[in-house]
Amino acid sequence: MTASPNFPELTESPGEPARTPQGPPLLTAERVTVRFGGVVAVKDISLQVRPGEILGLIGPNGAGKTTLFNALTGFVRPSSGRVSLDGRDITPLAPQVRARLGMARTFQVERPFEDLSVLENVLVASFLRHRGRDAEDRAYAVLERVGLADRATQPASELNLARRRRLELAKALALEPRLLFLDESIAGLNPPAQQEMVALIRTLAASGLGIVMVEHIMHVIMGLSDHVICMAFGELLAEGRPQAVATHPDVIRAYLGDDHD
Ligand SMILES: Nc1ncnc2c1ncn2[C@@H]1O[C@H](COP(=O)(O)OP(=O)(O)OP(=O)(O)O)[C@@H](O)[C@H]1O
Repeated sequence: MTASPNFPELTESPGEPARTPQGPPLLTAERVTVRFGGVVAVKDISLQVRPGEILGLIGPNGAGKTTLFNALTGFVRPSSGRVSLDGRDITPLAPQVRARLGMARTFQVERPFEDLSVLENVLVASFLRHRGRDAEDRAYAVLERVGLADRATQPASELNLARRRRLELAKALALEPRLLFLDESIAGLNPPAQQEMVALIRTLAASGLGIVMVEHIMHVIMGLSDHVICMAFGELLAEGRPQAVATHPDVIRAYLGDDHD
């Protein structure tokens, strides 16, 4: 997560107006703090994600987005604070246990099994939920959902970047999550591929998945998110509807520096 945001894009928020998903939260984080030695990478961050809600995490480089993402998904243990799923404390649980409970993530750098086919890659995840023919049918259905069914027999190593990103997403979806964590799924794609991924993410949220995404492309995250959290130096800088966060003076200052006043 190193790209610099193109600030003028911040206030362009094309796409659908933000929705207000209802119902009890799937995911709750309460005052999560992560320290690495003397560095406080995440300080006192609280958030909630409801079914069908897209939460966007933004902030300048080094703000703590990745660390918070890792704390939510179990790849980093918070120094203090609590993460709950459906009201159950999952703070001490390992990522694979969280996956069984319905949390799946993608990785910024895709890691397919290069020598396996596209379908086999998804099957590896699908077998964690189902057996035999059922696992295969479901893996194939996931490939259809992400538009990779016609590539099912192709080795993963032959996919271009946009398709590798879709495969990464398919592997996460094969775990049949209720909460999906997307780590820069769109950065680096060309504009048509970006649009396809945006449409796919909207469809997933509309089907009831809760989504947390870290993304550096501002117009994308602002257009997709229902709720945005902006961090700087590990702390919450602003949160709310995309447009309110994009025009928040502290957010503008964090991206452009104090000289902009
Ligand atoms: N494993 C670690 N050990 C020590 N410090 C770390 C570690 N991981 C992150 N940090 C520090 O924590 C702070 C937050 O980093 P983090 O990668 O979470 O930010 P980020 O917002 O994701 O940044 P970027 O957008 O550049 O990826 C930084 O000061 C970083 O150097």
